[in-house]
Amino acid sequence: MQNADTPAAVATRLLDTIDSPLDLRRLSLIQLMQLADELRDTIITTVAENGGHLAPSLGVVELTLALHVVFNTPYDRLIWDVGHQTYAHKLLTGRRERFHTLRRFKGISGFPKRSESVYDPVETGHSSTSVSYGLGISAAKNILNDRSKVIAVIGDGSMTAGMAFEGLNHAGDLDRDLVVILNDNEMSISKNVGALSSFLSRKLTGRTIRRLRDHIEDRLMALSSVGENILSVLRKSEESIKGFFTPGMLFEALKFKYIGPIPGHELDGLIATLENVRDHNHGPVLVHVITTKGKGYKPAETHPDNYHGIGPFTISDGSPIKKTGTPVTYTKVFGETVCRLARLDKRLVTITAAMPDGTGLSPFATEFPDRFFDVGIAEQHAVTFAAGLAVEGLRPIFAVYSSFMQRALDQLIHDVCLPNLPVIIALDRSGVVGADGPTHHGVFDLSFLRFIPNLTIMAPKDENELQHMLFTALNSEGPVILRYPRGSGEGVAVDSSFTSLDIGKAELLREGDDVLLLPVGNRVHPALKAADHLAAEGISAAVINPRFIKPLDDVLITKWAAHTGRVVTIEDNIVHGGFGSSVLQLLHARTLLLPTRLLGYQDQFIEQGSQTELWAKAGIDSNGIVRSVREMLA
Ligand SMILES: Cc1ncc(C[n+]2csc(CCOP(=O)(O)OP(=O)(O)O)c2C)c(N)n1
Ligand SMILES: CC(=O)[C@@H](O)[C@H](O)COP(=O)(O)O
Ligand SMILES: [Mg+2]
Repeated sequence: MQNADTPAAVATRLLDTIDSPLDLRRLSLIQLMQLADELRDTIITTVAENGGHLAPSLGVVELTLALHVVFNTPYDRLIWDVGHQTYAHKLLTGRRERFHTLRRFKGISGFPKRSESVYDPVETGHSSTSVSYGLGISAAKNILNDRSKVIAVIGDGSMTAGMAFEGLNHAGDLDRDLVVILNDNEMSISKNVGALSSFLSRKLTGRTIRRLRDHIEDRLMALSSVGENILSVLRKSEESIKGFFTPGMLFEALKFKYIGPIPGHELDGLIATLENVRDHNHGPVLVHVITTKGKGYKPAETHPDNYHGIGPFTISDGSPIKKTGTPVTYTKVFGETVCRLARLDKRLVTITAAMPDGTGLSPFATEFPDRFFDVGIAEQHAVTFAAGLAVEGLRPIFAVYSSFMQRALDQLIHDVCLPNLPVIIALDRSGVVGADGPTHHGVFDLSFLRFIPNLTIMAPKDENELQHMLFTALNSEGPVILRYPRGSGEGVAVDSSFTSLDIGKAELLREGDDVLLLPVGNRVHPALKAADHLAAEGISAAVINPRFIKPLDDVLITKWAAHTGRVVTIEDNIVHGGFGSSVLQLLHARTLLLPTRLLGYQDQFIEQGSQTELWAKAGIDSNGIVRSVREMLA
């Protein structure tokens, strides 16, 4: 006889009967509501174990169900902006059984992935691409005479990026069928910022309203009695002016039909609205859906910012399960250092592109609100905005993840480096980042930055060197990149006073005769450990911390390369065009044609997994370095 608690009895979940969205389309409203609860339970349980983007995914459970019920996915193309809110989508599209492997090494991705499912037509991770992707797909369908639909779901945070507006602007012009769902929860990772955000929520400030009123009054005065009648209503209060403006006006000006705002957690209303859009719409339409980030899990609803992306946690109270004894992160040391430096130097100002917490700038924002700028998800604008600040003599620091900086390469080249402006880019999350995977690994920056004239590139070996580098950067006259990794530092003491480093001067950490190890940034400590192992085997390795990837210390490096006769470079970056390439160029220029190994990532996108797993796989941890040296000497 079956005990009520056995797995077989528990397996009566509706979710376990859903193999594809086809199964959803035969369920009743009550069953869909039950399914919404089961999806939430599964998402919470899995993220509590593996970590992940909890609040964004909880916020779109009903929307996900409604979209798959109404639209004929995968033929109708469903595109999720950023893709960090796709856990319910994954559970409903054939990935339920592997869902427990979410974000793990060799497991399913935390973002949409074409190789995982036909229900993921595109790959995302970086924001604000959905409208352009969707419009391209729609234009292709038009050419191919394919009448199926295209739906792009974009959050209010992602809507702050220029790229989203480039897509909307083009969509209004092309006039192809495209459904854009604006998932508005008034949150980016932190509270959403910017004029658009206040417009959407109609929280217009008194000043904006007064300006609008003056403008409208001028126009209406030009009309006769009709204008006067409208004017008398508008003059009554600011509230009536607010009522006069709807978020729809903005999108209608871009030639979208606007529908909404509609409640995003009421399945029947969502389904009815989407059916209407599906059956009666032609051309671009924007459906404005209001959702609650973190919906259905109290701690996440109360603090959606803390539960946007979270590590493992205890479900009962939402408290994070922290590893004890881990050293302070590079990010935290950066955040503390900018505050210390800002107290000494009034020119210092900081910028984030919607990531004040992730980049460690929140304490700065609290202490120096007038010297802090959150520009929204607008990395390109952030760089040129920083250039403008520098033109007037300020010292801007733009703190940004390496992978998101990819967006702003031209702005860096053209607006900062060409005029040689003293802008500092604090490049956090350089190297592999772990579970977020290929969309977020910062493994290209050395290669896409190294060639830019006027640019100084530094990488600290530990958190103490990070603060000295930031101090050095602040006092330098040109643009500087300061590159550091995600996660814990080395656990070294952080000096109480700052030291200025000599630009372009490396640090000899260990003398040796058989091989020169040249590790960059976070690879220095593994290289030192490798040198210890090698010494025990009778192999003598010299270790130089280059400190500067650009300019390179050619004197120290060529001296020890010539002395040892063999060189191994190690970087948490792709080897193509990276630090190792610059060393090869240097050795070649000095006609030092020595056996040289470049350790780093090969010419492919790097999978997800813990940093430790990925460093080991690429052979850039201490064991890998030892192996390479042994092979060289064999
Ligand atoms: C180009 C880029 N910059 C920054 C980020 C980091 N990021 C991920 S989600 C997010 C906020 C997105 O807000 P929204 O679109 O409103 O989605 P929500 O999380 O509120 O559902 C940010 C800033 C990113 N993914 N891509
Ligand atoms: C989806 C996204 O881009 C961010 O939420 C990112 O996952 C944050 O990563 P960190 O955990 O490294 O801050
Ligand atoms: Mg949002």
